[in-house]
Amino acid sequence: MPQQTEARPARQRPKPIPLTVLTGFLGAGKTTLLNRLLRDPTLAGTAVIVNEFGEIGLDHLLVGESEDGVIELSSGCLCCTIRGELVTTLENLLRALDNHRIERLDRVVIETTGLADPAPVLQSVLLHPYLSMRYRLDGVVTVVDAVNGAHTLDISDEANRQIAVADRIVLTKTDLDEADPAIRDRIFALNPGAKVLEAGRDDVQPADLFDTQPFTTEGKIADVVGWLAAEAQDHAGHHHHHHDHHGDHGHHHDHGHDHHGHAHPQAHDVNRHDARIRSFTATRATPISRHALDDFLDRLAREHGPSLLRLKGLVQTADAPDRPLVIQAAQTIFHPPARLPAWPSDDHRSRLVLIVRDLPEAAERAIVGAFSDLPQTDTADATTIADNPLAISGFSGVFRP
Ligand SMILES: Nc1nc2c(ncn2[C@@H]2O[C@H](COP(=O)(O)OP(=O)(O)OP(=O)(O)O)[C@@H](O)[C@H]2O)c(=O)[nH]1
Repeated sequence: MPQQTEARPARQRPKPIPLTVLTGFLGAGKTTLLNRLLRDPTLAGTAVIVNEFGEIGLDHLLVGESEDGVIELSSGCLCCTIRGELVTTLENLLRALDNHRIERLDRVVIETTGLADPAPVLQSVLLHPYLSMRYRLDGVVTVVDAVNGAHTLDISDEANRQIAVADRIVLTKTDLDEADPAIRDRIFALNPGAKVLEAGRDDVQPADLFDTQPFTTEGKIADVVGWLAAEAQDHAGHHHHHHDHHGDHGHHHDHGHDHHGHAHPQAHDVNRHDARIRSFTATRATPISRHALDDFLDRLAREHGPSLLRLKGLVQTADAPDRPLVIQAAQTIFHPPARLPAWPSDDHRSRLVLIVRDLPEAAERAIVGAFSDLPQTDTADATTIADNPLAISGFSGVFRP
């Protein structure tokens, strides 16, 4: 006789949706990897939840705000201030699916900020009575920059945790001369079991990272179990953050963009992780001479290189004001700037978002001031030379170095 009563609940319960947490320190290459993977048709029903640190989200401009399936959480850190927002977003996605407002939801990828501790993010799902039924933690993918990786591990606890909890690790920037092969030993010490892939060489595909095996603490260093347990306790209502070294819960909720996604410049102390890390923005409304911009970035790297964790920018240059220049730096690496074909929104102001560590506030103000004072065209430079008492007397021609 067919066992109807037993068959029914199995039919009614929807299959859990695989959920992947994509993490990795600031500028490691998370967005680059994800954008490439998302072009693969096998990832067509994927919802991506992104979360940015710093008061101005530039990623939604760079990725394209209306890109299907990309949901940007308000600025702040996923593992602290906006954890509730993550839970709500995951619930809303299920509701949209159940009400047929979205046709499919085959997978969810959460891209955390570079500074996030993944443990609280994982526990938000694993310990939630409803979410844990409807989602299945597929795994943690951690992106590690082969150039900056070792220094990052020296300065950031979170970076160590990101590697320790990973199921898969993707090494980026191995194509650069400065790539340090010893990073593999550091990774192995933190996580002997994770498979390490190279973004460039291994041509990483969705099947390498997704649906490999369900998330498990097995094979991971003992600390991982401890971190997750500490978060479980936290989740149960103990207002104790295991890594809140400063005992300060006064996170500043200065979300630097309003709820329409409009950015406005504002500096703030952001997080509980490390009071030495701050983010700020430099903006200006007029185009910049390309030459002056290059000088400015050179000076920034020279004078403040060690403090500069991350820089992202959209800049209007005088030579091509309709095609903004995308500036990217991660610690010591200044990536080659790229031109966008057009401005992604009506706001054509140049803006740089900087995330710095141990940078005095006076230096921060000087950077903001210098950026807004940069000359618009190279004519200003020529005038300076003509006015220079050391200039050859009678020389009035255009200066060409
Ligand atoms: N040469 C090289 N550059 C890379 C590689 N992966 C990423 N990049 C560059 O690194 C910079 C930062 O990459 P993103 O993908 O924005 O890094 P992210 O981890 O998403 O950064 P945040 O979200 O700000 O933490 C960009 O300029 C990328 O083009 C790589 O394998 N090789």
